Amino acid sequence: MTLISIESVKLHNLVKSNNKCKEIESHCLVPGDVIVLTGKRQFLPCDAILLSGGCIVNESMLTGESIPVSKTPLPNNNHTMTWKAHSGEDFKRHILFCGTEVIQTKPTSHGQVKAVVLKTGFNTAKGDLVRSILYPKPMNFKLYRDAFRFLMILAGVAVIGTIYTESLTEVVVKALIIITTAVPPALSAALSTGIMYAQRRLKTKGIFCISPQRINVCGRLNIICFDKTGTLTEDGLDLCGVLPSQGNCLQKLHNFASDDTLPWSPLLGALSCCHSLVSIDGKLQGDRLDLKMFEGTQWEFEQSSSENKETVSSSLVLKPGQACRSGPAEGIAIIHQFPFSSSLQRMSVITQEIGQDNHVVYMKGAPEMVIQFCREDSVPKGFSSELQFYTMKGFRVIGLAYKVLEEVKPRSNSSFIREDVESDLEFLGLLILENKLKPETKPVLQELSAANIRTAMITGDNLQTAITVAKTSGLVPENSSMILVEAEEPSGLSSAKISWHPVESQEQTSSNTKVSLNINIEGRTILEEAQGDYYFAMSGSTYQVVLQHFQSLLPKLLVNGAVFARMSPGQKSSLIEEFQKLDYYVCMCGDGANDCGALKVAHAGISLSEQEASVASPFTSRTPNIKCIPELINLNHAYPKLAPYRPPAQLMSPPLLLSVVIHVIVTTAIQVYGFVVVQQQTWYSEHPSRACIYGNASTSNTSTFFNSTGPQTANTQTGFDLNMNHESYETATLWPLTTIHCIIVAFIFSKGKPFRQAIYTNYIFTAVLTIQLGVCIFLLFADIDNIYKVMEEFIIENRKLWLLMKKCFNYKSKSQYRKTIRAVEMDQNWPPINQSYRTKPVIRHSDDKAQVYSNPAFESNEFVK
Ligand SMILES: Nc1ncnc2c1ncn2[C@@H]1O[C@H](COP(=O)(O)OP(=O)(O)OP(=O)(O)O)[C@@H](O)[C@H]1O
Repeated sequence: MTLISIESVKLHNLVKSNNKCKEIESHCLVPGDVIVLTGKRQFLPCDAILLSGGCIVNESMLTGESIPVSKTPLPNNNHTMTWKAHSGEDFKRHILFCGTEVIQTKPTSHGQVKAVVLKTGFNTAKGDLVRSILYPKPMNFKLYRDAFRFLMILAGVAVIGTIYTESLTEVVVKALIIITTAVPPALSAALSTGIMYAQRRLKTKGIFCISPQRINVCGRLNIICFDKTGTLTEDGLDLCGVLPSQGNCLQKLHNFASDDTLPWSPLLGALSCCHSLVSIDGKLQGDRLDLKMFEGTQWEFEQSSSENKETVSSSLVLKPGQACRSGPAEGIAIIHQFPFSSSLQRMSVITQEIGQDNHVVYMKGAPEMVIQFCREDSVPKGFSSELQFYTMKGFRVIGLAYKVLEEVKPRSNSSFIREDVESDLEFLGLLILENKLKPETKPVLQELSAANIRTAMITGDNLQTAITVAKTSGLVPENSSMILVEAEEPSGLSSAKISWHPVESQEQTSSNTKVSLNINIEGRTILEEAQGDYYFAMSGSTYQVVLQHFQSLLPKLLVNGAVFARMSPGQKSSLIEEFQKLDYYVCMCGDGANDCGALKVAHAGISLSEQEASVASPFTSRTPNIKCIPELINLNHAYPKLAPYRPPAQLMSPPLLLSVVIHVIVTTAIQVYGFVVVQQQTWYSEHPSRACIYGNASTSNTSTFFNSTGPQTANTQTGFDLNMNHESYETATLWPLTTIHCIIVAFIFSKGKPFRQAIYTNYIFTAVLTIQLGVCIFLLFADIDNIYKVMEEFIIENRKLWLLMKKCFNYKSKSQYRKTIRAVEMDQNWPPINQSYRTKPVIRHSDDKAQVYSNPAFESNEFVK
């Protein structure tokens, strides 16, 4: 069965020759087919590139984020570049992925929403998810490697054991016995059962796992990387206000809550129109930042069907609300979007005032990014200091800009070129949002720190905001010093440069007070390491330069790196890999689409999502905070507190070997003692059968074994016939010793503190072991003649027991013949003696050849030769 056929969705396949639609089954789709997406909600059966119209898609299966995502058509440009190269990092905004749900389509007035099939089956995004479940990435976990080596050693020992055998048959038989004894056959089953139980326990805590082999690694995690927004801080943002830019200066903060509504201006236009919100079932949905920003303006929205041929026919129209002082009465339509992408750190929209011809572009994004697209003269003088002021307080700051598009030639929307549109903008101001810490963040970070587990923040947000959040959350201890690492690409004749600045003195630092070192590409200058408790903070651009030009410094920076800001999704996953190269066991905890790569490459990626499972990460937590992290680390152990060190990851690790060695010494000592002492007994004989008195009691093996274990039984007056195969006092002594020893070992090797609760708290297990020990000792010393007989007949050969149970529980076999027998027994009139029965009269056809033969398996429309 193909993947596609699982989704029994029917789609319209566009027949290119005459532009007519034909309905075909999903599994018939092949790359290159053009499909038409109707307005109904549907799950996509293939990956497809959007050619015309727009789509709103729920991509939570891919990203774990259930925010609707807008998809825009691929621009229809006449150039020779491939579509992927041309769309750059942001190519995904044109792709509709298999398994994601199309919530809404936006046809253009030119025609339907069309997409061309790109990939089908296992090559699609959904196929990728299935493949990652069926064929998970092999985990290079030392435990498995060591376990395999251990089994190989045991097998080697077993093979050596066969040397002592004589005939070929004996070699084969004994080899099998030795191998099955030496190589524990239940080992793999025990490991799988353990993982299964852990997975089930995680599920009860709201953590879902699609990659169970990673569960074992969780106990070893020693660095946890967190995304900031939505993970450490609240998902929802509080709107503080906006700093309008006027006359090349930033004005005082306009507070949405306490001040009047803003008068109509391009700034208000940007706040009300520059977003990717969509109306689903009459409700606005989308990015939380966008929602808060729009709500602050007190504007309203409506879904319109524009007459304008150039616009998407069902675009969002935004109008000033009743509380607003002024604004375009007819409203503004968003006619084109360049949706937000984390790698670009910005988004833009092209709007048109209803009834007017002019088009306006609005842009919003990371302030540092937005000013790169603004005219230099429009960027206010106090920009950097104001930005620093708010980011140092931990606020989330967004830059806004706009321009009026002078000439918009009549052309299709999809042909707006981003580079043309996003240039020479005018800076409008800064939007300030408060992003509070989640209440669970601080205690969990404290718990991790007490357990000596390192933590780091990898965020797409501003560096200064990230540092402030790191300090307030306790990710970086209050009394420690923070060092900002800055690096510059080589330019012209100057080589790449890296410098270190203490963060505290940022505001007052002048260039001569900075602890700055130039390091050339060959890395001749050496970093003077700061002393004491210090942490590094760096931005994505610095990380990139270090990766390319200062590879030798990277490990040193990473071992003390705590804050990584303005990181693109690609840089996030690269950083995780760099940590892994340093032999860290890395956990990544994130919540958004920008964390997907990092979540996948980490040893344990945990996505905070409402979804049960997404392709985004091996673990998904329904609890929307970082409390799931200690639970994941502690999952097998259930000990209330995290231990301050990690359990060994290798079987050959000294602490594990030490306990095995001590165990071997104790076992050897006890067994040697038993072996020697039994030979010194007065009743000892090399051939016990001769030493035993022949009697008239049972001759069972069981009785032989139990009665030959001690002097009292050897001399017993009851006397059992011991002329059997098991005539060895040594075996009879060592066997019960070994049995009792096994039970004790099961108790001792079930390690409790500090990784698990003490084993005695597992009451069922303790009770089972105690009963086993009790039964063993009882059987060893009990001198009850009939017990062995009872054991053999009633327990080992348990037919009588089974019959008794059947009688007690009134169990009746469900076999048909048993049912018939029971029915017959109940039937008083059976057998019907002196009675006779006749069959029903048979209607015979005169011509036997014309008789119709009816085959129930044959359908009349089938052709039979
Ligand atoms: N909807 C949006 N529209 C425009 N710009 C945005 C939007 N959301 C975020 N930004 C800007 O882009 C930057 C990068 O965003 P990104 O989603 O990668 O990371 P983040 O949400 O800031 O942090 P984190 O990685 O911790 O989730 C943000 O810091 C912000 O300045």
